Amino acid sequence: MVLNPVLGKLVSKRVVLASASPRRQEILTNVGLRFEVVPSWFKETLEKSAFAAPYEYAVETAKQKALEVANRMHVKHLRTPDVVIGADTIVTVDEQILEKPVDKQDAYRMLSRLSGKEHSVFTGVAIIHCHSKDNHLETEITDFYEETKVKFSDLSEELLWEYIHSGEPMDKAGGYGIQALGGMLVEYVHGDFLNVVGFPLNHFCKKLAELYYPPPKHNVQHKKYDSIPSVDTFENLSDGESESSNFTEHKGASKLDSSGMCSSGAIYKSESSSSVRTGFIVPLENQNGVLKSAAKVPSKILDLMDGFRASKALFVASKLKMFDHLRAKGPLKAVDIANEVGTSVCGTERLLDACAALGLLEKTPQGYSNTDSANTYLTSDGEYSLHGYIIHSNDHLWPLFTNLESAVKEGSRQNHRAFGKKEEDLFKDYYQSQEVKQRFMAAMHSIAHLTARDVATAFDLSQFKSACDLGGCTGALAHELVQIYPNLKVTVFDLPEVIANTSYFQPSGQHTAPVTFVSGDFFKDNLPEADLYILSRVLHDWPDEKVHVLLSKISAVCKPGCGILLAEMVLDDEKKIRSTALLQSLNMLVQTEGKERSGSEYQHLLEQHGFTNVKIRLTGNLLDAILCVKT
Ligand SMILES: O=c1[nH]cc([C@@H]2O[C@H](COP(=O)(O)OP(=O)(O)OP(=O)(O)O)[C@@H](O)[C@H]2O)c(=O)[nH]1
Repeated sequence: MVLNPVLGKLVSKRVVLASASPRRQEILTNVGLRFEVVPSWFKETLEKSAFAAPYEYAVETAKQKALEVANRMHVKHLRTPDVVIGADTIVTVDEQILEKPVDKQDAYRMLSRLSGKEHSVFTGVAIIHCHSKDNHLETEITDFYEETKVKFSDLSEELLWEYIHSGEPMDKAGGYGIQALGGMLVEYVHGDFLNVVGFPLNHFCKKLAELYYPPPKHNVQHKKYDSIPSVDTFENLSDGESESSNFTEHKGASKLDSSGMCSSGAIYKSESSSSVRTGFIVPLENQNGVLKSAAKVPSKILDLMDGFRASKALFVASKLKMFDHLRAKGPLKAVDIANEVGTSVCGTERLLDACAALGLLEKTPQGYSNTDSANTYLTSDGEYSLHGYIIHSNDHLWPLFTNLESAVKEGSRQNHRAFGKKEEDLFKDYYQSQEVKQRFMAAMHSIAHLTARDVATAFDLSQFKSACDLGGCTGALAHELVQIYPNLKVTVFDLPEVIANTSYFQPSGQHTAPVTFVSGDFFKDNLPEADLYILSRVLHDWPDEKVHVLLSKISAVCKPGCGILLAEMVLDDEKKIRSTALLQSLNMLVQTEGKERSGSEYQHLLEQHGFTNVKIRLTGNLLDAILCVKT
């Protein structure tokens, strides 16, 4: 059984796991799935007696968890995911459904019920495929459940309480974790072990196989998949916005003739056109209609090898403002765009084809046109334009990243190698010239604007009457905050050279209270008074010593009840899951003395300055939010 081709179907999709369960995250990460985690806010309160069988309850709960996230992301983030996965695990014994214990007594009741008996563990799973059509969310729901039978030994009172006091039962269905200490209570397991842990991986892969590899109609041999197919047919598969798929050349020496027939006799079809990787050729069927097995393809590694090519294609198309031209005049042929932007026709055609294959453009006989995402994110004045950050990535981060090897060897920033001079002060690099400063501000504005709503609504901030956004740059977050909390007055505090250049970025025609801009250096000058201090993408710029300086300064002016709101990419505590944030930490290595930190690292830093009740929200967007209060 080869798992990769099935999970490979999800490679080019935005996959969201609608679950806070670290076990589910680990199970899916371990098999190489790349996904965002957006915990569901759906409360597990469905009326159990309304369901004929316990598994129906688990499936419905899983479905509601996933739907809540799909809807929230669609409405709140304007970032409709492609696939949302939800799951719910329950234990049933003596016709009773057990979920997570609410306290130790509850855990005791559950575990003493399970003692010496066989029980069932059901996990319901929902896989929701999402599409945004005319701004409405359309969903296709696939659900299933898996049952595993588990028998416990007889448990003595002493053992029970020792186990409960370990703390392990509290966040686990039925009050035990089979993967850890709870494994010692188990006499046997019949069925999928991972199902008990919280996610039936095998059944999940089979479901994906059913969805993505519908059996060939004319071949009874393949009507039903009892195992996950080891070849990749890509039939009936849509991998994003563009659905066309092309015949192409085999990677090896064999060439296709005009019928798409390879010289070896097998028919080859390329991966769907919008997938990130190109040239992945897979056999369909030989003349007898029997699937021929493909050579194993390390698709994840190939994707990573090609990643820089895809990034650079995006950067160049953005830099040449091709998305702007296409929005204004598309569909356009390559020759027309080449004329507009002053580039070669052959080079432009290849770039546009690559962008279309990457799902950024649509290619039709009329020419190339923008996808909805390109209009929203890639045009220079799109509603959530990332153009500023893309140009910053091309002009500033790319040269720095070419020196990653030196950064890793030396453990320090590489600005001197990339740009030929060494500035002691990080921001002097950015503010050395008007052009670089504006590019940097546009980049920061892109991310701040894209994430502002999620950061502003991650917590209820209505108890705060005044806020000061330290290093708040163009005020994108400040403007969002005053819209959401009309009673809040927000001051943006940033370096004089930044404040002098903010006017270009101000929203027009807003009827909300204005945002005030004050210039100063938060390390050197007095901080404006406020109930809430905001540090968005600030602490990650600095090493711990500087973070302490800043936090102690804030703590000194904070009265009890005042708070700090951090917006950062939060790493998981083990630093092994959140690849975007971990790559961002490398990004900090090549250009700053700072780093990304985990939730517990932030908590520790904040608590040392008297900020407690530290709450962390993973928003599902690029920045997460942390709120704490001075006690
Ligand atoms: O042996 C084990 N059994 C169960 C678990 C963990 O228990 C929970 C089950 O709870 P639920 O399905 O409601 O999921 P949550 O953790 O609340 O996360 P959601 O955000 O998805 O609701 C689950 O975490 C299992 O992993 C275990 O660890 N071992």
